[in-house]
Amino acid sequence: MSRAPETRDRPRGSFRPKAHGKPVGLPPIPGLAARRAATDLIGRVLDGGRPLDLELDTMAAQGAFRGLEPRDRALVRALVGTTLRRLGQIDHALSRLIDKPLPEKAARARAILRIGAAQLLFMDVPDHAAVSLAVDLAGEDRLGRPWKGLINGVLRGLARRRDEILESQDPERLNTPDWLLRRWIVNYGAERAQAIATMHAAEPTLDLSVKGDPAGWAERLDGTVLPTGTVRRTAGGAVEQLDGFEDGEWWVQDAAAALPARLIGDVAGRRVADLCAAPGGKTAALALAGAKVTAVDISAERLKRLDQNLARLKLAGVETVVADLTGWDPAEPYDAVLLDAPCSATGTIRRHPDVAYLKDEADIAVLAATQAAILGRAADWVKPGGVLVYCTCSLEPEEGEAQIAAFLAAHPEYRRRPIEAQEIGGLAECITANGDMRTLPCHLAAEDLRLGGLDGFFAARLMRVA
Ligand SMILES: C[S@@+](CC[C@H](N)C(=O)[O-])C[C@H]1O[C@@H](n2cnc3c(N)ncnc32)[C@H](O)[C@@H]1O
Repeated sequence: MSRAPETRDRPRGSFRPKAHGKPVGLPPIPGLAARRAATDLIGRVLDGGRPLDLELDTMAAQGAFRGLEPRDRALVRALVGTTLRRLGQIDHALSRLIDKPLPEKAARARAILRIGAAQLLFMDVPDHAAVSLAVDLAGEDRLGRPWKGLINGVLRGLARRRDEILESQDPERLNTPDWLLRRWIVNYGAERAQAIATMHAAEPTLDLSVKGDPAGWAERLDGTVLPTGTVRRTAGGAVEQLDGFEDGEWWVQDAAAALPARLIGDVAGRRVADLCAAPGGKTAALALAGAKVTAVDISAERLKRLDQNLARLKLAGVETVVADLTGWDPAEPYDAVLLDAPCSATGTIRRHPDVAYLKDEADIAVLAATQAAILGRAADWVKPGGVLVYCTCSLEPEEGEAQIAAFLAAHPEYRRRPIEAQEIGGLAECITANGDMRTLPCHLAAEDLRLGGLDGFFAARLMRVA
């Protein structure tokens, strides 16, 4: 079992005297603040049902990370990421050591146990540090204090029985909610479903769309150039500190997410509507290729991020519109429309492991209805002879293949223009029999798990013929 790197350890035998669970007049315990932040985040995501990215932004805005060194912030992300990626295994392991399920009121203790178990099972943290930091954390407040003894006993037991427990586990099955695994088996077969789940356990790569000179940037950033032109590095370090970030030479975008915008073809000087545009990964590609882009999104906040991203990239010629696309209409039709519709995002679980726990099967029908509504309206916004590209970062056919089948049946003025493998870096395995693009997290496999894979995306290219 591979163990991800971790940063710091706690000096032995220090900081005992406490009043009301808090150290008195002593320096903070190294590593404790990172565990506290990670435990807070896990509680907010898994008990509060809040998206991790949103909570990270909120906590940063509230100053929760103030005083944390960059490497401790990276540790927070690693703790939370590992806990979410391996949640099924962690909960299974904990259940082997706890006689009966913890009550509702033990939510804080459960979060502490999960963060502690992630370190013991999957991270390169000395056992004694993982256990004592968890116990210290529990002692900090009235919610955790009653469970200190249990946390200590359970985590010590886990450290002792780690190998036996890990050997008994089926990671792919445990770490994938049943409804998702069942769907992927139906839609992609058991072997592929297993391969998708395997990819979800690995830390995702850092993928960059570069403005130019991919080989040069790959060399400067110690990465590799994928067949699609994306520069890929194994994650690590703060993105803002990497060469070229401040100068706006590249933006972060998964290799699969970089593909739909290019399916429109030559956009130089053409009017293109980028629908559901924020935070602007695809807008940037269109603007870079010389399009006159109208970027529409329902979220003013996210469009602000799009503006900031474009400013950093020094890309101009983009008009932004805050609007709900189920009610908006443009003044005149466009040469091309790209619709990156809101979806379940089950194709991005590798990057956003919280998605597996925040979404459920009922969401898919609701989202599919919104996608159909926006796609149906967008049909009128393309000039005859123009192109409409529809995409989602979902693995669920209701949000991809089935949308296009229904759309083409209802819109005789459109025809599919099949996508060719050479348009997407020669990835023939990602072209469906109908000529759509279907990427899976297990595609683009590399010997080193940490360098392979890409987000699950669906894209179809339609031509307005009348
Ligand atoms: C998948 S994200 C878009 C990512 C973006 N295209 C990119 O490449 O960076 C989906 C976006 O749809 C927006 N959205 C959701 N419902 C919408 C609606 N009814 N009208 C307009 N935008 C909507 C969300 O605010 C979100 O920014």
